Amino acid sequence: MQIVSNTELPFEAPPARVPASRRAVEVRAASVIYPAADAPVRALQAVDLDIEQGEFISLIGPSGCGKTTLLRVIADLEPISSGEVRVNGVSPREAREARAYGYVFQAPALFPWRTVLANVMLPLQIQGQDRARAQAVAREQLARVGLAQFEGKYPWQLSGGMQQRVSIARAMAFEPRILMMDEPFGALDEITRDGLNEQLQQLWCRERRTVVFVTHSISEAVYLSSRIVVMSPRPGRIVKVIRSTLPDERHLGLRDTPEFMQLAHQVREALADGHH
Ligand SMILES: Nc1ncnc2c1ncn2[C@@H]1O[C@H](COP(=O)(O)OP(=O)(O)OP(=O)(O)O)[C@@H](O)[C@H]1O
Repeated sequence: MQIVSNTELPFEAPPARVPASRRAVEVRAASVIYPAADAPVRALQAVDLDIEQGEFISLIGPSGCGKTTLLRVIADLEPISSGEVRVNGVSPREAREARAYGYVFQAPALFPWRTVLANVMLPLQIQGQDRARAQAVAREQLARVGLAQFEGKYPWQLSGGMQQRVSIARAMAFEPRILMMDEPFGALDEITRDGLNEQLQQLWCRERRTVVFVTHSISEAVYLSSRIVVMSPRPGRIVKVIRSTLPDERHLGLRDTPEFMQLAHQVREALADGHH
């Protein structure tokens, strides 16, 4: 993602203290039990989590611990079995209907028969925006992820990293205050992933949207996050929340600093504790 400055977007630092109702996300004693033919699967157990506006939160934990489930619960893609979830002070459904968030899936999930531009336009058109307006917004979003030159291409003509940037542009089309990302760079090679991490970090720094990001990578979590939420193996519980001590503006070289390594060590220890 080449970062293009956008003067129309106000640079909003998160307020020091946000009233409870203005929290981006509030999760209270949330449990999710999936029905299954043999024994029900308890995916989340009594999870409590508050996310303030403008935070970058990573959810990290072993495979199957419920990271995706927690993200889906916040996004109204999965019902909770018990507990309560609020997004921007309203129910997840109301937040979804108000287009409060954009969602980026593990795989880009683009329509192969639509051009890049038409893929980004689609949710806007479904919402009823007229073609010219949808096209203008889609073009702007593509420019922000550095893909202005590729709007006429089809997804299969792009690399995996470029396809994921199209997905990010599509998720941003409604200018959501919250961006939810489910391991968006997990399938990419390390160099591409580093580049996208750096650009996502810059995007967050510039626009201060709230981001909830699922990852398996300790280094990715530490590099990107303002807080790292470490989860235990199933049933998913929160083992520890680690607040970053790194500056908001980060470059990849930070990963070689003692401060970064110390944070990575804390995350690794918390993951290990979760197994006990
Ligand atoms: N629809 C479903 N029905 C039954 N079980 C499910 C369903 N979706 C998820 N699960 C189970 O719930 C648990 C949590 O799954 P989830 O996908 O949230 O974990 P995760 O931490 O995101 O895993 P990964 O890191 O491998 O993507 C897993 O054991 C999974 O098999």
